[in-house]
Amino acid sequence: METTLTSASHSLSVSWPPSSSTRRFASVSSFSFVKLGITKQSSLGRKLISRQNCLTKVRASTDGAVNVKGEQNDDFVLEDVPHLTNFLPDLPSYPSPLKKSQAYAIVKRTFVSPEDMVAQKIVVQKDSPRGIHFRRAGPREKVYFKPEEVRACIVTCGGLCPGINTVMREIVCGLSNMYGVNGVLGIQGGYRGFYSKNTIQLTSKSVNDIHKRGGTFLQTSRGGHDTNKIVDNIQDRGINQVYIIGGDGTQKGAAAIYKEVERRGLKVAVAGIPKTIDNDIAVIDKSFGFDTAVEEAQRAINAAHVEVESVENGVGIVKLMGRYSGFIAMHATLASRDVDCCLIPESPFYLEGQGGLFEFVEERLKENGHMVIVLAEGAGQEYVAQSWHAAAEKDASGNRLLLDVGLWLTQKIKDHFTNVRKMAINMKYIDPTYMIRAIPSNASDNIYCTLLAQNAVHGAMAGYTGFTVGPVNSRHAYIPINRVTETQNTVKLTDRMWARLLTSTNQPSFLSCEVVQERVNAEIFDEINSMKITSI
Ligand SMILES: Nc1ncnc2c1ncn2[C@@H]1O[C@H](COP(=O)(O)OP(=O)(O)OP(=O)(O)O)[C@@H](O)[C@H]1O
Ligand SMILES: O=P(O)(O)OC[C@H]1O[C@](O)(CO)[C@@H](O)[C@@H]1O
Ligand SMILES: [Mg+2]
Repeated sequence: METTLTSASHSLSVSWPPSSSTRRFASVSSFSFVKLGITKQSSLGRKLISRQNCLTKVRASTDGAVNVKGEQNDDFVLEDVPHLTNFLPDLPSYPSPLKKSQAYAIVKRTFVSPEDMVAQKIVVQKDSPRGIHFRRAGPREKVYFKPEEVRACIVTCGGLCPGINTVMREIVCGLSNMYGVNGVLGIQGGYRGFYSKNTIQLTSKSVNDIHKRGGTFLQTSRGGHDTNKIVDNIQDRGINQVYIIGGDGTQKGAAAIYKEVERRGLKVAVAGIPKTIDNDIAVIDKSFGFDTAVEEAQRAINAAHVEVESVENGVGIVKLMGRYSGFIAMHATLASRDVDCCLIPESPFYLEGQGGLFEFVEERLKENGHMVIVLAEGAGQEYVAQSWHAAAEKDASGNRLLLDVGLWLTQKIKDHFTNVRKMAINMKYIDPTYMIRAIPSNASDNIYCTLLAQNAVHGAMAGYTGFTVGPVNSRHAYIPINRVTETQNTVKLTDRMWARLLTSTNQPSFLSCEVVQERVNAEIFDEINSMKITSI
């Protein structure tokens, strides 16, 4: 029987019942959906849904120890993470040391039930499908590592973000305090550090204070991911738990490491902890350090506001980080109330003519005598490239290098008012880009980092691998790494948040009817696509 395998990014045909190669596909692809025309249930957690012509999920992995018990609803989809026993079926397990933990002695349920799942969609209608679920993060009754056997390492890659050191500290302390694992290896300077640098020993004592510092205690880098060299090194050093802190690029690297580890049949758990100041990692609610960055951005916005309200026709421009997504700019604007206009990569804008930025600036100057613009660094890149005839350049990881849209806009506004409108303006340009990410994390981010780190440790100890940990609708979950790298999180103009910002600043939307229609159509298309996956 011919069926269609569908995922968000690809679709291919397979036959049913699955040949051994189809089964293999199901076990390596951690988020595949299969359209089934028959009823089928196999052993040990590899459950297929029993409904005619339904789209549902082939469970990517058995979890080795636990099985999702009971009948699943027809429209219940679990996107499970791999487990070491998928490719090492004879791996022994041990009772979790947490059973004897004083800290957990009074906890009603120390261990997360194997049946606990976290729903990706929590706003549902009465008859709508239940959609995609992820395995709930947290301690498990059985672990697959003896404490004395664990040889863990931590690596940090990509750009900085407040809280990296807190995550690092809590992995080291969590392994020690919860599981009795002493000493973790620190890989210095990002992925390339695996094969080009010596490791350092991280102990609860040596990392005790590092959460008070910005940056990364281990240093970081872009580029230099060589999967084979990295896994050779993991093997040579006898490392069996790898904690990888980084953004979307880093998580892609982590997925490659996990696949190679599986191919070689190594008992190595690979755990990703998502990190990015841009908040552009898919699936999770928010990335750590984001709130700290938004808070710090307030200082720059305040400074711009103070400056421009103290002069005549003051125009302040504040450039904030956000390569492809405008979350920092959007949230900093919404938080501030001193911002008159926010420009982000997701929302096209134009300068001249009716409804354009120049017209709006003039209006605000006439009304208030001053105005503040917050600009995400990735906004308007195409205009800058055109104006400056700049060639597209990339960093060592292959990310587009941005042109300074802040400088460009400053110049454009100055030129317009001086030469066209013959109006004197007072321009103040503030560029705090690196300042907002080079600081230590605030109190709430510190707590968030602790949860991420402890849950990563619980997951690895329980034998899960190839996962990213993070909150989905406020509950921490283990998410297949590929799921967080297949798309990037961006500000959706079609969601209500951007509309909230527009109504708060009362700025023009700059959107023509055609663009609005195009975005709405794209959104409907995406929704239909996601329904194909989640609905039965
Ligand atoms: N597709 C990929 N496969 C394997 N490794 C990758 C891939 N993309 C990026 N990497 C590696 O991941 C590391 C970090 O990537 P990158 O510089 O893009 O930062 P990031 O993790 O996305 O973080 P951020 O965007 O927050 O700065 C680099 O060492 C890079 O070589
Ligand atoms: O640290 P670098 O290489 O200058 O990169 C800066 C980029 O990193 C980020 O902070 C995270 O990707 C972006 O916001 C910014 O464009
Ligand atoms: Mg990135």
